[in-house]
Amino acid sequence: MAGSLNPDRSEWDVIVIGGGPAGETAAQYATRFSGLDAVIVESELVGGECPFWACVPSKALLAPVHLLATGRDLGGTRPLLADRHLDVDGVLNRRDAIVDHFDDGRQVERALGWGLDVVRGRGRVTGEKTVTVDGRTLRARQAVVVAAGSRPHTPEVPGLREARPWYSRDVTAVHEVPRRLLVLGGGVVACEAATWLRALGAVQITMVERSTRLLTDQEPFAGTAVADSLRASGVDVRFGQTVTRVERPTINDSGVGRIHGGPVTVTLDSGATLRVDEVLVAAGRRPNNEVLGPGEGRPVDEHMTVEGMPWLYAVGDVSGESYLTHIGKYQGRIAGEVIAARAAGRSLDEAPFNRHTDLVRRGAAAQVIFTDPTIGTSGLTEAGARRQGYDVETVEMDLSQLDGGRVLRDHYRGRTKLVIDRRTDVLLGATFVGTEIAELIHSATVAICAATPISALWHAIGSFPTLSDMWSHLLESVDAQRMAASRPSP
Ligand SMILES: Cc1cc2nc3c(=O)[nH]c(=O)nc-3n(C[C@H](O)[C@H](O)[C@H](O)COP(=O)(O)OP(=O)(O)OC[C@H]3O[C@@H](n4cnc5c(N)ncnc54)[C@H](O)[C@@H]3O)c2cc1C
Ligand SMILES: NC(=O)c1ccc[n+]([C@@H]2O[C@H](COP(=O)([O-])OP(=O)(O)OC[C@H]3O[C@@H](n4cnc5c(N)ncnc54)[C@H](O)[C@@H]3O)[C@@H](O)[C@H]2O)c1
Repeated sequence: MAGSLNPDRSEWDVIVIGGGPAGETAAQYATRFSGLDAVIVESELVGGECPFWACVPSKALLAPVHLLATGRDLGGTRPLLADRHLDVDGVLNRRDAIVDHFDDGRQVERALGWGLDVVRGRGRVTGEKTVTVDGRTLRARQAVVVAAGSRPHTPEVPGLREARPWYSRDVTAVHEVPRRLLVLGGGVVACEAATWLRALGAVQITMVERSTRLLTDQEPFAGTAVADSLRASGVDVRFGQTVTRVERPTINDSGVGRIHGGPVTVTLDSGATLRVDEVLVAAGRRPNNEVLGPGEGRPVDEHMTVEGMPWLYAVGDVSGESYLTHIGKYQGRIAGEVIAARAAGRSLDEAPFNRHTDLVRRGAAAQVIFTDPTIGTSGLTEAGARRQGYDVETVEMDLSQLDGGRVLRDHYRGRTKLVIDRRTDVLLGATFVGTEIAELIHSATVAICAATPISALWHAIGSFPTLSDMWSHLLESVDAQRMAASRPSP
């Protein structure tokens, strides 16, 4: 039976606070074969950050940028595109269509179609199985799931908040492209946003990252490739620096994606000052875990349950485990399956690939960063694996001479690395850098998740001439390394 929007009732089996990818999925999985009913409490748009303000608009903005970059690097299309620019209105209109002009009708219909109720309002856990939504009390018979997402972090810099800077929502919903932009941070949001804003007409972008490289969670060569590419496109990337003061005398209430006032003067710790039209704060995110009420600050176990509160679950960004849609949905599936099992009085499954345990937190998360070149990562980096105590073997390959890459671009730039556990001879991690590697990273995720031995991967042959052909070359290099290591020294 279809669910209802804002029904006049106050008790369900399951209450989910937050209708983003993680919350929607948890509600769907808790109810789909269990006979339980559930409500999603949502204060903004059902669907959450991802389809309206994050993943989907950012990738919609980047798709034409990548196509243009590839076309400019191919004999035959280069003369057509060399001095041509993007049709900015066309790109922004396409983005607006892809985000359904901020109408969550499709997502609400989908939730109601799954039999879920939807209540619009701001919820918070206020007691055991109790949620307060704008003064109204709702009770859950079985479980409460908090899927309230995260918010951008603002570093404590004098004048920064007062200057009303841009955050990620302003760049994904961009309407006015600033001519001169300072980007605070050099992580994923900063690198992707600088890529599309530069292509859409920002003439001066200065990126200030306090550490010594971009994308610090990834293999160092990934950040180097993106820094080289951003610099080649004219972005001024500065490492080991931060912002110490921000001054903006005139503020406008212009709205999301529009320039928020007059010129901004930014002082760096190097002593340099910059005058820009806008500042983008892309310095990480923090979970909205105040929504957990009495559960705030408690760890979330591998069944997505808040420690010591077996009726309370946290999934997605709010869990603090990762800030990725696909991982949030995976956690939602786990929480939903756990809730259904516990409600039916079944004990949790302990088989190796059971559906009640978050196995990805042990190291198999994948991510694609849609820069040029694109970064695809799965599992652990070498440094991450060593931190976890693994004895690792690594192999790396430059992709510029791979036929699968040479046919895609005249100057294909790419690099790949595998991290292998010496003790078990299985893959722990992979990083692929290059044009069109986004779809390919899943091959590594499957190998890592299934703990496929390297000896078996040797028989998984990629087609020629595609980028998948790199697998055979990488495994040949593993063979060569091992032969060299086993040969007695002269
Ligand atoms: C610019 C940008 C680009 C990104 N690109 C990618 C990408 O390409 N791939 C990827 O995997 N991830 C990407 N991410 C991360 C991704 O958007 C998040 O990991 C994902 O949206 C998290 O899902 P969630 O359900 O946990 O939270 P959200 O999507 O944030 O949803 C939480 C929901 O809870 C609601 N809510 C919050 N508090 C309350 C309350 N008190 N009461 C009721 N409702 C409440 C919010 O309104 C929201 O709708 C990106 C993030 C950003 C900022
Ligand atoms: N394609 C994707 O998967 C995608 C895209 C966008 C965002 N996301 C997710 O969103 C999350 C947030 O992204 P983000 O880029 O905001 O955070 P991030 O954690 O990736 O990067 C933040 C960067 O800001 C730097 N920084 C912090 N404070 C600073 C300061 N005071 N001065 C200078 N530099 C400073 C940090 O050193 C770090 O490099 C990420 O964890 C990511 O998983 C994913």
